[in-house]
Amino acid sequence: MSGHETGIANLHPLLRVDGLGKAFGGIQALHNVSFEVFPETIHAVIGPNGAGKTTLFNSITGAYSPEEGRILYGEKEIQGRKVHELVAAGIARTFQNVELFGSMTVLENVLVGQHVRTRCGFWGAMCRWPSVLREEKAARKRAMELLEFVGLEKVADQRSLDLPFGWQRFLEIGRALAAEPRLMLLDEPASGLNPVETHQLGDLLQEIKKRGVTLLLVEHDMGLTMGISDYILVLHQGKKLAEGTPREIQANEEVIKAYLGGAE
Ligand SMILES: Nc1ncnc2c1ncn2[C@@H]1O[C@H](COP(=O)(O)OP(=O)(O)OP(=O)(O)O)[C@@H](O)[C@H]1O
Repeated sequence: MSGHETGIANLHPLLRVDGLGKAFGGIQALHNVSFEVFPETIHAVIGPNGAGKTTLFNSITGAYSPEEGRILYGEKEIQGRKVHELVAAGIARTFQNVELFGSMTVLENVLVGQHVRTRCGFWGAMCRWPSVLREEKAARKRAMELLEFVGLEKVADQRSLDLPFGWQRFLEIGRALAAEPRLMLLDEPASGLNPVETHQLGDLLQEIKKRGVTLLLVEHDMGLTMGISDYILVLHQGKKLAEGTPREIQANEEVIKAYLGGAE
């Protein structure tokens, strides 16, 4: 039963970042950053260039090991865990520069994304056991449903590299969803999208939230961020500058000053 069904959705954070610190040589990219992300919400991280957003994402998704602080996913500490462990635990991500298996078809990309949730092992796949064939059929059906959800079912058999950029981004989201995540991190999902695609992206992210997935996104497009986020964390020079609802953030003097004085 999901937290939403039990009515406790907003009592326990799904993700808790506590006193996080990460340095690169002499540069303190993150300093004592703490915040919580509640289930079935859209939580955005914003801040001027160099604020530490990517470093934060890379720390949560296992690419970096932070030197200080803790990251709790549910009750479990996950800082320093391997990427594949985090994916298996239900944390998926997309990248600023779309990262697909370019020579594979659209459908195959989603099937690869599902792999973490399928049971058949190497020998089962080699021997084509009936149970494996049934599982494969079910996996293709689920993958096609996901493609329909992200609007790409008509191009399922095309090579993913041949898709226009915006479609590749939607495919990357579909592939991340195939791993059945509870928490999905999106690094600048609107970058490179035209205004129509950005609007479609906003709708899609809200639909994903309705499916019970919690979203954490880094985004520079303020129209999109303010339009869909439940809560926003503002980083500035590696520190938490503010957090609150879009309305609170838009009215926050410190935030306005950081952006006007910053690089954006
Ligand atoms: N691998 C690295 N090696 C050295 N310094 C790094 C590294 N990654 C980030 N930094 C530094 O850490 C600071 C935070 O960078 P980060 O990329 O996290 O910021 P950001 O908010 O994502 O910026 P942007 O909006 O430009 O992507 C910057 O001063 C950056 O130069």
